[in-house]
Amino acid sequence: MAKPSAAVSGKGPITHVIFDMDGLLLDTEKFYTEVQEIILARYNKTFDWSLKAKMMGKKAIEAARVFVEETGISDSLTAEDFLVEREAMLQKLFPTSELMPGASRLIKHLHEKAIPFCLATGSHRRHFELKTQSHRELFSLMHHVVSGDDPEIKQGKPSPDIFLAAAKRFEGGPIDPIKYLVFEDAPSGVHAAKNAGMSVVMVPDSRLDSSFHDAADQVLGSLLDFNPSDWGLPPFDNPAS
Ligand SMILES: O=P(O)(O)OC[C@H](O)CO
Ligand SMILES: [Mg+2]
Repeated sequence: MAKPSAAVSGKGPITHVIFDMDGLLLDTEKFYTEVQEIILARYNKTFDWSLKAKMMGKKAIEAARVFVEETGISDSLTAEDFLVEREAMLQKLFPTSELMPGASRLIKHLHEKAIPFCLATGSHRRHFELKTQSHRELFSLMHHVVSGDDPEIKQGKPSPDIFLAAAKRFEGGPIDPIKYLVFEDAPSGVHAAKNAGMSVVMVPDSRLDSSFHDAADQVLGSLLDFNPSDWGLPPFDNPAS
């Protein structure tokens, strides 16, 4: 599944890394899917991956509008009421969030090699806190965290707002977006990174249609497959186990 690396196709070396969270570092997209399936079942409708692809990575209200409009239930359930309804269910699930394979290894590696990195999630700050409550030590290694409710983020992914804000908050970070490497799982996030002028490694769910891979510079089956040398980053000291 791996596409030839962008480093091979002539991109400059990377100095800073920006991570997405849901579906990339944390296995949390399944919670959204589960809750949305439950809500749609009430309307005798099923949730599928073409709708998932349009929602994932977006700010909550933007994803909610897509949900009620695309499923044709907006006359019965507003986007705002959908968010209220799913909130109670999500709040129970988020504290059980688990890391995606290779997430811990990559974060610790970048930290050890003194490569600056941060988090840019469309998720609300209070959800970030719930999702990461069992992974505090690892997420504390982020230089900073930008969440979807940050006042500087006027529009969610695929707008570049969140990645441009994330880049700006590295003190002394490069102005040139080509120095930043973004890790994303969602089509909207890949487009946001490209709209910011950055390079992007996509680690998509295998159920996502492969046509969504085309916009990424590199596509991996798992973070365990990432080769830092492809991007001019220091190599792992040990192979993935
Ligand atoms: O993938 P993230 O971390 O930008 O989060 C976005 C939403 O919360 C879930 O799709
Ligand atoms: Mg994501």
